[in-house]
Amino acid sequence: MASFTIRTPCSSANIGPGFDVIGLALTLYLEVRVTIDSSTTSSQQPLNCRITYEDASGSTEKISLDPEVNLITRVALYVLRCNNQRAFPVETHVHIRNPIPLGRGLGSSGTAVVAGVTLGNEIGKLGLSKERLLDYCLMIERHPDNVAASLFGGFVGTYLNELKPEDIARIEIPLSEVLPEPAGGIDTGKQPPAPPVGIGHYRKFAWAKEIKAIAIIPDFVVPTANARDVLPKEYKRADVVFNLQRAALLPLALGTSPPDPDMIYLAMQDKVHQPYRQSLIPGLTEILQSMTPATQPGLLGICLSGAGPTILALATNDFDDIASRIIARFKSQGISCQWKLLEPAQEGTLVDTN
Ligand SMILES: Nc1ncnc2c1ncn2[C@@H]1O[C@H](COP(=O)(O)OP(=O)(O)O)[C@@H](O)[C@H]1O
Ligand SMILES: N[C@@H](CCOP(=O)(O)O)C(=O)O
Repeated sequence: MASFTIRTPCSSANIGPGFDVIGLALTLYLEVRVTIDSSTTSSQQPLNCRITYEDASGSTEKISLDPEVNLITRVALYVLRCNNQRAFPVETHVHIRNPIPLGRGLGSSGTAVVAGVTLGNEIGKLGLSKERLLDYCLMIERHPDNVAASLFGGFVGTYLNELKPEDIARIEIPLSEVLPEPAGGIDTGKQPPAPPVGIGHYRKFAWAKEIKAIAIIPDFVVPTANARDVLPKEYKRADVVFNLQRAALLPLALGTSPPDPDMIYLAMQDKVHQPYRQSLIPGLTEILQSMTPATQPGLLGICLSGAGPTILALATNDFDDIASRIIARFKSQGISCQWKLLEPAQEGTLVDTN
């Protein structure tokens, strides 16, 4: 009986001005426990894979237990099929424990994609590096901020290489936010080609040890794809420059100890995505403007986590007060919330052989 456990941290992307560029892995982990009973020679399970799922987040979404449909296993199958393997080993049991609220802006889909490519790598004994696994992730989730943070850990800046037209034209996996089809596209029995090499890259930034992350998580879902659909296709130059100025400062601001509240508060402002997502998140603008370091002890900066609706508040102390004030604002909109105090998950995705 072989077994291993994959542990992947969630992520908060953008951190204000760093839309589709900056991500922060946080200490809330998806766990995928895998056992393979090599003593048996046949399996009653489709693709030899039995899935059990434990939701520890309070999400109500019903997660598929079909290996071709479940996001984690279908991504694993995509990786296997790109490497000429078509199923899991006989009698594979995949138990998923997920404390990451779904569709709330904590990178649950990116976390699942990262866990999926890691699962495919381990099951297929492929020996692929994390850097190569990032290419597979980016064939599925095209913005690198969430997946790079969950894969490598810490506070990261990311960029995509310009893809050749023939690579962009490849359709074995729809280049969409999340796989809408069974892994590897429709299973034509043919091996899909592996992704182009070196699609995405990252660099880790320093993080000041005093800074903690408060995630205020409203009890409603904003699918990331919907929150991307509301964004404009073109921007005023002044708004682009506004974000560039702040994104350039953000890594230094969050890596400097002791933290400078005024610098961090300014560096976390955005005009590229948050103003447009107000239509999906009642009260967002007022909440983001409701507190400053001058009016809220302990607060450093505040932004939408990923595509929302979660609010990320970075602070050094007074965490309960900060959370309570933001929760009260959502409550005035008729929205209830949970909140969590988290820290950067510096190690990224880990595989423990049990
Ligand atoms: N652990 C998981 N197992 C299966 N599907 C998942 C898992 N995590 C996320 N998903 C899928 O991803 C969707 C959420 O993705 P998305 O809209 O990008 O929100 P976010 O990434 O902000 O949580 C969920 O509705 C679910 O379909
Ligand atoms: N840059 C993306 C980040 C999406 O993060 P998620 O946690 O909401 O999936 C965006 O802002 O669309």
